[in-house]
Amino acid sequence: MYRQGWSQNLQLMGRVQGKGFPGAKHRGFVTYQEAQNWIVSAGYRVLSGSDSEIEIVSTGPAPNHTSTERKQKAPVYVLSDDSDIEIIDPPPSTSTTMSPSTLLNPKSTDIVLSAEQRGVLGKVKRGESVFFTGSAGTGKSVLLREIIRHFRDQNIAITASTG
Ligand SMILES: Nc1ncnc2c1ncn2[C@@H]1O[C@H](COP(=O)(O)OP(=O)(O)OP(=O)(O)O)[C@@H](O)[C@H]1O
Repeated sequence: MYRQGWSQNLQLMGRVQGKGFPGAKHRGFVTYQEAQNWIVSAGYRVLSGSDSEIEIVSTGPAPNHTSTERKQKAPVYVLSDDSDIEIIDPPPSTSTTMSPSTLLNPKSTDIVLSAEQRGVLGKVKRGESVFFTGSAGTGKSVLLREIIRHFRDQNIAITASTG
């Protein structure tokens, strides 16, 4: 997944695994094109269609390009504040003695995606380009982890802006 135009500083995490997925490789790029070239040369599979430039997942500030440009490249999904997230297990309290790895590695069985989250995951599985965003705490990171989990056995690259 890439971001384009959000920042000139792109960071690629090969076969990532973000939080909770050990063994991620980190690599920095100055431009999107540089990152894309590397991804292709390294043999990673790009999830988006050949004419689509990006798979965008937002957990940060809005991209620089206009909403019109963005619409042409990928649909935008906004996880709403009142989404039907079901908290099966309450989030671990920071006052407990849980290790960082436990905090960052919730068991997949703890997560039951909301309808909104499932909708986005389904589109990504079908190879659609997706941009999703939402207010703090609406489940973007959880969804991203589930997306990564789904593709973890495949040779994929995940990128994220550092800016
Ligand atoms: N489908 C789900 N089932 C259970 N818990 C969930 C689910 N989605 C999100 N949560 C919980 O809701 C909380 C917020 O989720 P998350 O960190 O993914 O939000 P976020 O949108 O990435 O937030 P931020 O923008 O602040 O980084 C976390 O405690 C997470 O475990």
